[in-house]
This record gives sequence, C-alpha cells and structure tokens, in this order.
Amino acid sequence: MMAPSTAVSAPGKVLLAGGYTVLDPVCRGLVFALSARIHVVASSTEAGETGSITVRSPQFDGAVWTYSTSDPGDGSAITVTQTNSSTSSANPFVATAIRYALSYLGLPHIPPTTLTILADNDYYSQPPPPLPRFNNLRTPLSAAHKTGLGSSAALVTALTAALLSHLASTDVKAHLPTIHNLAQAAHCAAQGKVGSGFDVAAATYGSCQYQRFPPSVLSAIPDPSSQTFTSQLRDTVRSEWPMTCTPVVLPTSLGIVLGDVRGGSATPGMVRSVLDWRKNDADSQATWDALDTRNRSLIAAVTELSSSGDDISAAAESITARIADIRSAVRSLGEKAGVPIEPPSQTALLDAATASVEGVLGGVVPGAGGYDAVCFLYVDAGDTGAKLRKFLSEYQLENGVVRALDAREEREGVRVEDVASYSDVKEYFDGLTLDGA
Ligand SMILES: Nc1ncnc2c1ncn2[C@@H]1O[C@H](COP(=O)(O)OP(=O)(O)OP(=O)(O)O)[C@@H](O)[C@H]1O
Ligand SMILES: C[C@@](O)(CCOP(=O)(O)O)CC(=O)O
Repeated sequence: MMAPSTAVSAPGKVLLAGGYTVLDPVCRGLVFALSARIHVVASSTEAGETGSITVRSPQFDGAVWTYSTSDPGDGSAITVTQTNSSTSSANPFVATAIRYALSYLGLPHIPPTTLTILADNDYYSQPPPPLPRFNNLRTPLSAAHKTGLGSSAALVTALTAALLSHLASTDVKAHLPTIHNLAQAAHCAAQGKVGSGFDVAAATYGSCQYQRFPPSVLSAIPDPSSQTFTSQLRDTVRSEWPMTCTPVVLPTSLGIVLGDVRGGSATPGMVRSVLDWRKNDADSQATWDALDTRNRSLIAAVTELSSSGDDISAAAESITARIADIRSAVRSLGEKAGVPIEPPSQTALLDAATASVEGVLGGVVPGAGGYDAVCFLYVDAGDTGAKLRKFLSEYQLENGVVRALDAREEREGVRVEDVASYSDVKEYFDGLTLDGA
C-alpha cells in the first residue's frame, strides 16, 4: 500500500526594508511572508519504474519534467537525470531541489512519484479578474511575466518539505531548520549564487526580522560529484547556522498592498553595481550604516506596535516618517552607486499614493527596487485598502497602470496542507487518485 499523497505550501515574500544591506550579516531586514503561496502535492504509485519522478506545473503549457534517479554509491550526490530534455527545457530549481533532498535522505530508489506544482495567481501577471484559483495561463512557463514574489524560493522550499514529508515522514513543523538549511543549499546551488537568503527564510519561517547566514556556511558543501558531497551536505544541513529569523507579526491594524509595475529590472546587475560601490567607495560605509540604522528603526516601530498593541494613530506618524527616511537613504545610496533603486517614476508613484489616499503610511520599492514593484503600508481601517487599490489601478504609468496584487501579509511559513483542499482543481491531477492509493 503506497503512502497517501502529501501536500505542502510555502509563501512568497516582500522585503519591505533591507534591500542590499541585508546581504551584510551585520544588517537586518524586514521581510513579510505573503498569502500568495506555491503548493506541491506529492503522490506515489506502485505502477512504473522505481526511481522515476514526474514533476509538472499544469497551469503552464508543456511544463512537465521527468527524471530518473540513481545512486553512484561513492558518497557523491544521487544522480537525477532529466529523461524528457528533448521536449522540455531544464528546470534547475526543480532538479536541484530533488537531488539535494534525495541525497540528504539517502533515497535513490524511491517509488514512482509525481510532484504537482500549483502557484497562486499573484506570482504571474494575469488576465483581468475574475479568475479561478490556480488560473491556467495556457502559456509556457517561460512566457509568464513574474511579479517578483520569490517563486523560486517558495518552490524550492515547498519541494524540499514535500519530499522529506512524503518520502521520510518528516514532521515539517518540527524540522523547520532542516528544511530551511536544505532549501537554502539547493536554492543557492540552482541560482549559481549566494544571495542573502531572505526569500527562503520567509518561505520557511514566515514574516521575520532577518539577519543572514554567512555565505561561508554553504562553501563547506562541495560539488555534487565529490565523494564527500553527501556527508558534507548532511553535516551542513544539520548544523546550527549563525543567523536570526525573528518572527514579526504585522499588527492587525496595518495592511500591505503590493503593486506590479511591470517595469522590469535586472536585479543581479544592480546587486553587482551596489556591491562594487560598497567595496570601492571610501565613503560607502557611512551611507550603508545610515540606511541600516533607518531600517532597524522601522523594524523597531512595527515590532513595538505589534507587541504593545499601541493605538495605531499614535504610531502612524512615526512609521510614516521612518519610511520617508528609509526612502531618502535608499535614493542617496542609489545615486552614489549609480543604480536606479528608487528611480524618479517610482518616487512619483510612491509620493502620489501616500499623499492621495488617507491612511497610507508610506510605500517603498521593495527588495532590490528598480522598476518592478511597489509596496505600501496602510492603516487597515474602513476602506483605505480598497481606495489604495483603486488609486493604483488608475495611476497612469508609461507602460500602463499599476496592478495591485491580491496578496496580503500572511505570517506563516511552509506548512502541510490538506490534500482534499485541491479537490476543486482535480483536473490538474490528471486522474491521479489524490490519496495515492
Ligand atoms: N510554477 C512553477 N513551476 C515550475 N518552476 C517554476 C514555477 N514558478 C517558478 N519556477 C522556477 O523559478 C524560476 C523563476 O525564479 P526567479 O528566481 O527567476 O524569479 P522569482 O523567484 O519568481 O522572483 P524574484 O526572485 O525576482 O522575486 C523559473 O524560471 C522556474 O525555473
Ligand atoms: C538586493 C537583495 O538584497 C534583495 C533582492 O530582493 P528582490 O529579489 O528584489 O525581492 C538581494 C538579496 O538579499 O539576496
């Protein structure tokens, strides 16, 4: 009798404060987990070839990846070979998450397993509403316009948790550090670079005040072909990483609205330019420290409000001022580094929304900034949220209007879901009996 199907989901993210500085282990970031989640349903059967894995994202045309696994037996990583590469381009995030999870578990011969990936609509630009849950975009994944909610981080985290839970009965909530560390290792390996990891941290632990792990933690893991890979991976995943992810609870009196500006920004290039400036400009440290101080000030104000339940009207002015101070420091850093972190068109949008809609405390360009997105903090009373969304939908940009996303802050990280909750999208499971019978 096969194990029943397992469903897991992980949230997307918005880095409200700490873009760039959170790459520095000395600094802190404020990241909110979002109600836009990536779901993974794992089902195994007895029919089929041992070690065969089928991964599919039924919301996209042709998004199917099939793999066969084998164990070199010399301590190197379990081999995960894509068997449909002639018809489906590689998906490094999927393949690496599977390879790292199976190597960590030491399971090369798993029963034939299908992993179905479902993404909430906010992860990709959508046609006008109303939309069904997990809308079928009927385009290839590569043609979908990402909104920058961290789909890869949420995906790798959900895949990691689903595989450990489904194949080794791992209790997800009781093993968050294991899932976090393994997902960080896989996500960084798939990306080919080590970012701050705030996105996988939020996908695992939920909304938090984040201080990154030192990149050196991952340098202990050798190339997957090394005969010490499996032992080093396990030692690294099981070790306690020097980082902090302190839960942050957004007070019920506050809400966030994300706007998709669809401007398109080249984050990796922006990060390289800022880090080059940080390294080469003698005065950069003062600018860097000033921004971190202002980020910490906003974190303190939000944390204080959520713990003391203070009257939001008293805190509102302070939060508004702190957001304005952060934006000023971000613009200064961007000018000095020659990077359009908050370019004039975004400044105009942020200022206009804050001035025009009563109850909006302020807005920022989240994460790396640029022309992609905006994020507003507002007093969630009356119809402020609706008015802000309406304002954004009518705000004319060069390339259209700002699309307010549905996602709200949802502090919970990765979690097991009830498989029956996907019964409304049975068509996505291609006849699989969801209980894995
Ligand atoms: N529904 C999905 N099914 C399978 N793979 C997906 C899915 N969504 C995203 N991915 C994988 O994640 C990649 C996108 O990750 P990328 O890091 O480029 O952007 P992001 O994480 O969505 O956004 P950002 O990091 O800018 O917030 C895709 O190229 C694909 O490999
Ligand atoms: C620029 C950086 O600090 C944040 C990037 O955030 P986002 O991917 O733009 O949401 C990079 C990082 O923290 O890995």
